[in-house]
Amino acid sequence: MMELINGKAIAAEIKEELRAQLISNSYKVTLAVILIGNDPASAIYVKNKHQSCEETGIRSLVLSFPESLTQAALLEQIDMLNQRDDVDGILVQLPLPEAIDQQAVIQAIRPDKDVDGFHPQNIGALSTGHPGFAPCTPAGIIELLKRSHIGIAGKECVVVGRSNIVGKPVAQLLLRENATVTICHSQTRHLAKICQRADILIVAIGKPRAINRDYVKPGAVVIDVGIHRDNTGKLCGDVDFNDVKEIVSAITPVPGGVGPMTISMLMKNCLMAAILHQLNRVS
Ligand SMILES: Nc1nc(=O)c2c([nH]1)NC[C@@H]1CN(c3ccc(C(=O)N[C@@H](CCC(=O)O)C(=O)O)cc3)C=[N+]21
Repeated sequence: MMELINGKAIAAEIKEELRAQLISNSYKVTLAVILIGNDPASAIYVKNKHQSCEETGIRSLVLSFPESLTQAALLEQIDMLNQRDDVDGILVQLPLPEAIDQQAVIQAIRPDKDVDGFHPQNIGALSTGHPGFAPCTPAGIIELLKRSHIGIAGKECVVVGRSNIVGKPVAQLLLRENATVTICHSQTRHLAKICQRADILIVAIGKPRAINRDYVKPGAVVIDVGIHRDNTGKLCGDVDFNDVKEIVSAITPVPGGVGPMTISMLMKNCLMAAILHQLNRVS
């Protein structure tokens, strides 16, 4: 029987655990989110983050700016948040307007407030196994596997996609969990054949329903990171769910799979940031 991995339920459980920790230690946690422009998808994600903060007991500040915000003005805002003692985590919602250099913005965020885990210092820490913030979507995938009792050590894991925010960091985390990891991308030859090796197939390519049963070994676990909205507003992933559902042992749905886990891991990183800041204030 195929197992549907309920990311929404697991994410809710994690938020409940975090809330209990927050209350029992009287932690005060604040996340500042910067949202630029009026991309409808970004607005939904930021709203979901804000709502999760409320559920978890985290104070959330949403700073909204018009598409015309200059890079200099954005860097000034980040600098102000970097210095504010009452702000633990900073998240600049991506994608940014064309005129703004994304890398300059990411590097401007204090690494100990970088709850996205996108700063080069946190990326470096991830690849050497040192303490730091892991990116939320990759961390959510590992947590989803662990809480679904799917072993990772020794497994053949194939990651499709090599982005800085999902493909590369999830490969690092899987490696840390002692998996054998293959990363595929747009230039990979014999993609279907390589994917068929996977005990755990992680798909983050950004193409609706691109992965069908030709890419999946019977009994494999499939994690779908993609999220697309068709013209009727219906959501789908990078995996053709209906085509593969009968042959997989477990699969994440879209919506209700990886997406909610991303947000719960953000909440977890915010709590970690707050604990760090509290420690640094008393010392
Ligand atoms: N600095 C930054 N950090 C991010 O973490 C970040 C970002 N920028 N830019 C965009 C991506 C995307 N992302 C998602 C978060 C939640 C859902 C989510 O809640 N998904 C719901 C459905 C939501 C819907 O209705 O669209 C689900 O899958 O069930 C999806 C995607 C975070 N991102």
